[in-house]
Amino acid sequence: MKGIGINPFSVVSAAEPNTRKAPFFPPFPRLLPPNPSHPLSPPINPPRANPNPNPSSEKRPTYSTALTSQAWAAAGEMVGKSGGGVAEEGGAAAAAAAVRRWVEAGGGRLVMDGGLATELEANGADLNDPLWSAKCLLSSPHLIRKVHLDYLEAGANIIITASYQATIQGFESKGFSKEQSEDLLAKSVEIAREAREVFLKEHSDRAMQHPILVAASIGSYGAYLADGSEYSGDYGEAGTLEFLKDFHKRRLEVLAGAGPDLIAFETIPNKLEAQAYVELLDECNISIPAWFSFNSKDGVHIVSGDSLIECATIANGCSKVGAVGINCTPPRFIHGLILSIRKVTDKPILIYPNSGERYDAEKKEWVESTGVSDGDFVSYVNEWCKDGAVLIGGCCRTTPNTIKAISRSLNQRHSAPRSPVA
Ligand code: MET
Ligand SMILES: [Zn+2]
Repeated sequence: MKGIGINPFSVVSAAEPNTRKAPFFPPFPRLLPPNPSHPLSPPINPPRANPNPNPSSEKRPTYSTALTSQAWAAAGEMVGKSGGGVAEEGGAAAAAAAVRRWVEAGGGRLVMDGGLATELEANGADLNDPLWSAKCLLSSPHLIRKVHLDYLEAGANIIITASYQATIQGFESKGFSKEQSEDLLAKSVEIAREAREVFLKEHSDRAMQHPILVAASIGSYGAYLADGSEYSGDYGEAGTLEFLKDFHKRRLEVLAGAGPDLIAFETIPNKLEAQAYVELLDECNISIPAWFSFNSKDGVHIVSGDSLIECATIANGCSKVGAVGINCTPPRFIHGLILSIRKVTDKPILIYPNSGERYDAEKKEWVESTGVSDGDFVSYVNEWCKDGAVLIGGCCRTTPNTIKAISRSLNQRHSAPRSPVA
């Protein structure tokens, strides 16, 4: 649940400098040529953010990089050793094998981050804009970095980029060129990778113990429309497979080329968009594991009314999909939803519910006290683990405190004997 509203909890001006303790933020390369006529345009002329479109040849001296190659090498071996139909089986398991390797390296579970946009708002950002959190790519990248770091400090193994509502079409409608828009997409990944580097420098002890992964967010076409249709899945006449593929294609290519470890297809509201993503992953030859995450309003279907089982089956059929799950859905629905997903896939399951609070679309604000406390949220975690979820975090209106509590709870589970990773 989310909206583009005024956050009653905003206490700090987004323009204020970051006051976080002792972080060193390397100055972010300036990406855009000056466009004084545009109020959001950052200054000056930079080199392109992503000169190397092939992430595998990048030098990324972090543990997660090594693990990325290892995980995919292992997956590749599986494909290479098999032949004929078996090769297809190996291929079908490739991305899931990569995610399992990461999960194993994390001790059997991985902690995901919490809400990014709502936490940016809590840090003073005004996201009342069709770009939502992606507006901060233009106006306050330091806040994005801060929130990524806050989640890493809280124990997250996976941080999700600020590209959920960042699209070439959305930037173009603000007056940016195609190239500038692509740079802004790549910038979302750069910021998350910088945050990871800063974190690993400050916590060299953690670097070799846990994978720290950057997932490039891709929100739905409905999120771009910013008209609530990501919660109805009703795209009217635009709801054709070819239209949706065309809408997402270049965005996917640019984000994948910016060097994330994962592609996060989040808050997928209907079956058609899931199908479009599957076809694009194959046609664009994406070699980075993706996850598919759906949202639900009733604990049975995804928000469009499409069957979760059908949607998870579509995700299961794609070799590039490494994990399947649910996000931005109230915690009380999650148990049943995991059981449905489990019926049709053995891929790792990820869960990052929202706080359960209600969003009042008319007033454009969250209705306080309609959600669960961090403690209540965490009381579900054991159940979700038993149900088979191995990647767990939070979505809108969850905070670094929620993630700290999840991390603590999962670590307690780690110290007790656990059943092997699914
Ligand atoms: N990763 C996105 C965020 O936390 C997901 C939004 S769901 C509407 O901002
Ligand atoms: Zn959300």
